[in-house]
Amino acid sequence: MPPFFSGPTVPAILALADGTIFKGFSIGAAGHTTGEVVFNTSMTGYQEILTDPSYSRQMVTLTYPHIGNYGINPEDVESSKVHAAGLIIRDLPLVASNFRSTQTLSEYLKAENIVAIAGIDTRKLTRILREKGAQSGAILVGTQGNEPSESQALDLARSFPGLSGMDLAKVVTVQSTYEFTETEWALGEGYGKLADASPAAQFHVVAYDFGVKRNILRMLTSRGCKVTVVPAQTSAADVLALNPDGVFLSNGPGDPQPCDYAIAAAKVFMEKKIPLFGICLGHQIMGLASGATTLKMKFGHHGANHPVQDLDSKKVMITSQNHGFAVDPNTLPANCRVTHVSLFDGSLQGFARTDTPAFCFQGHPEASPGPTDVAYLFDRFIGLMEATEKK
Ligand SMILES: NC(=O)CC[C@H](N)C(=O)O
Repeated sequence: MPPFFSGPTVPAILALADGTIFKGFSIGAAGHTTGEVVFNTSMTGYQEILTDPSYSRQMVTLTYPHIGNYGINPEDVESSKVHAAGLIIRDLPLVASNFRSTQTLSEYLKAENIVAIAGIDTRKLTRILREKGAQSGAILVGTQGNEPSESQALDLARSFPGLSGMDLAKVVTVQSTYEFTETEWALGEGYGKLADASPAAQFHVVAYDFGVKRNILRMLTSRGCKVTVVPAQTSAADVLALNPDGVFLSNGPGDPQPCDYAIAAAKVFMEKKIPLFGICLGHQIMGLASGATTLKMKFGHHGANHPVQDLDSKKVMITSQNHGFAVDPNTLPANCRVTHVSLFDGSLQGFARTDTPAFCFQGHPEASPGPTDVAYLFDRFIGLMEATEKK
């Protein structure tokens, strides 16, 4: 019996494309799932991670061993559903202890139809992913008393083609344009700010939804922006017709390279010198629109403890990260100035255009989950809109 779990368990298997098999037990839906297996080093924030649309087609293992200990609540989601393709953990604690908890993690995973496995050696799994790189995998759930087939699990793992070349932004995006109205303090007392503290809107921001996280939109509305969210494939002309003060390019899943519609739109905004801010996939799209290339990283950055240096202030910040692709800094043209680098591996974390009011960040300044050290980038975007005269 795995530790910290009592009662009958249903056996499950995690298979990696390299042939490794892990045996554990199911804590979610029945059936099977496939995807790219990645590890995340955040110690809290499993709800935000599961509902981050950027995890679409990825199965996440968390290096922190106890996952589920504070349960699930309706406030901490980053989108309307679980996007991760599966969850892989060490221990599911018996008690979900938090005054906000309304459901256990296991109940939630079942309700969301997410296949998940517990009771496996996540430390060993992480070492494999770190040494060999992120790879395709599958979770196959058996039935009570019946182990699932290892060869079937392996076949499923090898059937996932990997994320390179996959355009998932247009899959997870919103279907139609809407105005986002929640603020950071909309959740009310107990969250540090008063519910009526929302400032009157001063700027109109059109936000591309490539799989946007809610806290990004909250951080914009909380800084006095009216935020219109548009589907991923909205043309630059349609966005300009909304008369924005600034345009925001969101995070999102998959490979940025096939997102030709978004790259084309970003080029237009930069040509027209519209204030532009990109986060994560949005940063990669700005890189491609500027003429740089992107590459697939070995195991990516997924965690809430990544040191990044701001090259202007020389400050080192602890940041939240979730990406498996990156802009190759060697391909950045002369009109792009590097502003941030990762102190883990020296990879590019941010750049600004020198010829148009546009800048971007590879990590997650909205910090959901994670530290708020990089929140000043939202203020920088407001500053760009203030400084740019609307035509
Ligand atoms: N969080 C994101 O926006 C991720 C961007 C991209 N899908 C990547 O993996 O690099």
